[in-house]
Amino acid sequence: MSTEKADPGLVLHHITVRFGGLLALDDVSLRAGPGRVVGVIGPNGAGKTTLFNVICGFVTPQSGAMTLDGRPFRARPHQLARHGIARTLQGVGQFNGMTVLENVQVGGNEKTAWAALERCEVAEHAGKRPGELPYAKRKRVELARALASRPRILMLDEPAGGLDTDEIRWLADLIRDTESTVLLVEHHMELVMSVCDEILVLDFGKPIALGTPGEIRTDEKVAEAYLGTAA
Ligand SMILES: Nc1ncnc2c1ncn2[C@@H]1O[C@H](COP(=O)(O)OP(=O)(O)OP(=O)(O)O)[C@@H](O)[C@H]1O
Repeated sequence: MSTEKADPGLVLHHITVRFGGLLALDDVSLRAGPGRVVGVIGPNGAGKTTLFNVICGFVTPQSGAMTLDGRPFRARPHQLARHGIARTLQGVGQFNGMTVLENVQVGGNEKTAWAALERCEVAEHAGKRPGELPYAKRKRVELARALASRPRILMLDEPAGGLDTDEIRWLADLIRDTESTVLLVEHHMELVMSVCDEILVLDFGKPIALGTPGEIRTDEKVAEAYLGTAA
């Protein structure tokens, strides 16, 4: 059996990241197989964004490695699309000097941009500036930008932030329907529990649990981590 078949998808092997004396990720391993939806949760400061930044090449780990389909993988932020990886940003992060369509085309070509705008039900706003749209629509534009590259791996960084219940339900359907592998960092537990196949829980950089939503819901260490830091 080839390595590719034995080890498909994106795999993180024992990733450790320090910022000075702070251990932001402590021996974190994770597999995101094709078509899976993998959640990464944890209290504030747990290391979720750092994990995304490692995958995207913004942060270089002190130790550990990544593989993509069994081959060594080290991303550079400007090469993500080449590897089939797209990431949405927390907030909306669009260029207001460009139209919605132009913003989404940054992630793909005109054809894939239109398809993504339609998928995200914002095609009617293609000619507007992002700043003219309400926040929820701008979040959809941000998703469309990521989808326009037809990513194998879609990294969603707090996509539910600032959205109401109906928008979150729409988002959940989109995540369930997409053929991409999804990596989801999110504080909205109902969304995470309803869409993820598996969930990694970080606490102060340490992986404290990895399992299905059902397993995570009943894990004592997870409850402790959240209760210990509840606002
Ligand atoms: N560039 C950096 N330099 C120094 N420390 C950093 C840096 N980036 C993150 N940290 C620290 O690393 C830890 C993990 O931060 P990270 O942003 O990954 O957590 P998070 O789980 O995404 O938190 P949140 O839910 O609040 O977004 C925090 O203590 C944070 O202050």
